[in-house]
Amino acid sequence: MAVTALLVDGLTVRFGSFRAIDDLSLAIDYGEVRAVIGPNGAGKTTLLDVISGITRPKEGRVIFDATGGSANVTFDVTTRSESAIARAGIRRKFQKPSVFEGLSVRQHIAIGADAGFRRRLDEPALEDRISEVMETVGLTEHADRLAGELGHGQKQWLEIGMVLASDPKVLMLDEPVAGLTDEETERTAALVRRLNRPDRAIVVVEHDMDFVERIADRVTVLHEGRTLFEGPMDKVRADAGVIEVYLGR
Ligand SMILES: Nc1ncnc2c1ncn2[C@@H]1O[C@H](COP(=O)(O)OP(=O)(O)OP(=O)(O)O)[C@@H](O)[C@H]1O
Repeated sequence: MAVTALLVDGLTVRFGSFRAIDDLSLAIDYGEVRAVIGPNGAGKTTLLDVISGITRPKEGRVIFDATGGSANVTFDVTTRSESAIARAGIRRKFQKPSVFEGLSVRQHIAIGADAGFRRRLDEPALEDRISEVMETVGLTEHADRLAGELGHGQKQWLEIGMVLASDPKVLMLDEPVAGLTDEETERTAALVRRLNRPDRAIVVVEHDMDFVERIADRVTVLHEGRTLFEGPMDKVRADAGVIEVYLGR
């Protein structure tokens, strides 16, 4: 049986009288890559903002199983601070790359590892961790280059590496292939699949449907703050409602 990592339960977020999220419920399991798609303004980023503690809902809960399924310890992230949520292992890569231009690739990954771990790693373990992450995101040969010299795709992978260095249980990626070339998009898809593990849930917000098809085990289609459809990508593509509000446009 799949273990639920995040249980979104009756969530409503209001901005004034407008409901950006409207009584939304969904469950994301450990071991899956879940894509969240939908038209502009559907509430995708707002959902990630609630899960990361940036936005407080008007109603509802987001229950996080912090143990990766190994024991039954849960809490409601909507009652915790942004930093407590991050420390518990829910991590996010924001849409816009925001690297430190004057620091090297290795220094970035070290910051991610240092900021991430609940217990500090000793020096050899930290070095191993940094090397492993650079290898995973394909930046080993650029270890000593400054981030400011990297291409757009490499900056995206560097940021994914920073998040990965903290060994997240829930990894959220907001539009990871926006502005990337086809080849970079292809590499990012392979990377996301490599990051998938039984004790990790990956949540990706993205508009590139071919990319979504390559990475997602399941897709949640949001529309006006509610779930319009949920299922594998071939079913999403064939759904008349989804075609009408999103894919057909
Ligand atoms: N801080 C805010 N104040 C007022 N309205 C907001 C705020 N944040 C988001 N909204 C509104 O809530 C709705 C949902 O926005 P959200 O950014 O979650 O959509 P999205 O699905 O991520 O869209 P996109 O694909 O364009 O990124 C939009 O209509 C947006 O204008």
